[in-house]
Amino acid sequence: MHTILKIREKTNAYIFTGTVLLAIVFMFSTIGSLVSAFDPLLTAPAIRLTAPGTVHWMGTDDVGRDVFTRVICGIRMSMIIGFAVALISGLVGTLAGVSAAYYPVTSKVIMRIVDSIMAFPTIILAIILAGIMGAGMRNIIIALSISYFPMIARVVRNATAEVLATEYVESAEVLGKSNTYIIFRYILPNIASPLIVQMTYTFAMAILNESILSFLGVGIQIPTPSLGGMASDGRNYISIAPWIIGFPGLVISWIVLSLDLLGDGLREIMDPKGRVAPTDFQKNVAPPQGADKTRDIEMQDLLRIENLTVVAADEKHTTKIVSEISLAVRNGETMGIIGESGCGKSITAMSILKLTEPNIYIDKGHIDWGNICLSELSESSLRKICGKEIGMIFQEPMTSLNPVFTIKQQLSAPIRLHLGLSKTGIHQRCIRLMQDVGIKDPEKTLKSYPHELSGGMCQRVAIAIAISCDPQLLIADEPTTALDVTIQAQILGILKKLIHTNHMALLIISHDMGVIASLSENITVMYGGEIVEQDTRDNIIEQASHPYTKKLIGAAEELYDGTDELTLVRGNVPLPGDNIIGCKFAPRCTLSTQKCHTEHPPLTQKEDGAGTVRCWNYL
Ligand SMILES: Nc1ncnc2c1ncn2[C@@H]1O[C@H](COP(=O)(O)OP(=O)(O)OP(=O)(O)O)[C@@H](O)[C@H]1O
Repeated sequence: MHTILKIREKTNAYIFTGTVLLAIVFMFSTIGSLVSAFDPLLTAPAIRLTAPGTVHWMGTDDVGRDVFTRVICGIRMSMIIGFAVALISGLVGTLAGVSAAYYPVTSKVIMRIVDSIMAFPTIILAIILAGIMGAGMRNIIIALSISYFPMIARVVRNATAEVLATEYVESAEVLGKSNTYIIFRYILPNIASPLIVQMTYTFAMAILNESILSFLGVGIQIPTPSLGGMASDGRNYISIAPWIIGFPGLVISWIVLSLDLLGDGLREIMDPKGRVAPTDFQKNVAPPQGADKTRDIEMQDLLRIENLTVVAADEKHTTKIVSEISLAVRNGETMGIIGESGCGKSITAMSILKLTEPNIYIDKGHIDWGNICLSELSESSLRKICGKEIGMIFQEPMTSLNPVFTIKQQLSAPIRLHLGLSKTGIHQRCIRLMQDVGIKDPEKTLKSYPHELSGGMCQRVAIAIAISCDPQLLIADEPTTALDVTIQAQILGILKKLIHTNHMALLIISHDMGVIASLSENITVMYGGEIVEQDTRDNIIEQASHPYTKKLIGAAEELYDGTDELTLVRGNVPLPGDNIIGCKFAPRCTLSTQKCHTEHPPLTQKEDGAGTVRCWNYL
């Protein structure tokens, strides 16, 4: 089974097991208090140290009190303390963390206080505080809350700082939204996940520490039953009446274990950092069967296209559409393919997942995914990779969504198919994905049909669908072309954020150098169905070698500078069947020589060795 699925199953199992274990303790405590016939405080020296039996199920303690009844009461006491500490430290920690991130002036003061408190080991601080304030439930809650709120404050401060750096908060500020509005509508909902996870751990730790404090005599005072206090009482009788310390100890371990499991599961599912982890695993994922292991492939390369030639066939002719295309995209890397309309960008991208029309097929070369040769894979094997390991978004958001299904139906489909989550799991994931692509009202949008949404919203949904199964590679074919300029910027922002947070590789196709340059680390320039230049983004932007690349950059610069008259490249991209002997760009190139018109230039390594270029003038 795929490693990612195993991790998800493990996560769900953690949450399920933790919840079930916790529910058992609750039931035990509730039913126990109904069936127990004894007073937890009533001493009966005559029956002291009675072993567990049919009357006293967990025996009696050193003064003859029923251990079962006291354990039941102790559970309630521990739960109240744990819950109160989690709640108070959660509230104070959130207030401190948000203030520290939001208001730089207060940040220093708050973080100094937090750092000073955190300099003490938590339990030592709790013991000191409980010792100063005196024993009792209220003081234990205060002491533990003071000890635990700094941890929450730190988590909240970092999470808030991350949210503050996002573009949607920036745009809210530009729109004049008040700080209070931004905190309640933008920050708190976005930091809820790490906050809840941290509070679950605090709950568990508070129960454990209450037991330690009571055990040390600075916690709940005799004769009030508490799990730690009972364990403390029992330590003197461990050899003759082990049940006095054994049963409360067992219950403490049970509660802490269940909260720990719950916290672990929640962290994996909710913590944004946790979302990165699967991709790290994906990097090492074993390739599915059917792989061609004999081919010499750098394992780092996720996608490798080598000498790809794609042809279109009709009854009489076979025409080359793209020829000798080679490119590689590594884990977490971004590659942009640029060229005018008709250069063969889409055919190259569509060929990866065999999404081209039936008359178009790969004639030569191969496309490798890890060490799987995609071009030789059967349709059914390819579908298993499609959507799960490789996601794709298209130019027309409206047409890429099915008009007869709600957004939720369309978003759930790949999650159900590839990840096999439960109904609740699918819903939670849908909500999270909607939030990831900046949709503010996920519940409402999930119930909508595509025609009820704007083009920009549809494209966000299309991105959410494409990334729904945490693909390692996202192919985006002109994702912003059909959108207006402001929406284009938002979509590019979302893609940028997703690549970063999900550690996803991107193969983006566009005719706009601005789009390509803003997202890609490496750029492939295509013209007339072939690569004319390939290099890093910086080399291309700063020192392009091919005249066509220079023209594309020049056009983009003029466009962004707002120049009225663009320096157009005169002429048209050659059609696939056109019989051009020399360089395909020569008819439009101001630098062309006789040789450019008569001899086809090869793709040559550049002098610095980083990139390649197809131009006689360069040689
Ligand atoms: N089914 C087909 N049969 C024959 N030729 C086709 C077919 N589909 C596309 N072509 C041709 O292949 C060439 C490359 O098309 P492709 O769609 O890859 O270009 P592109 O660079 O992506 O441009 P665009 O921005 O228009 O999508 C074009 O000249 C196009 O006319």
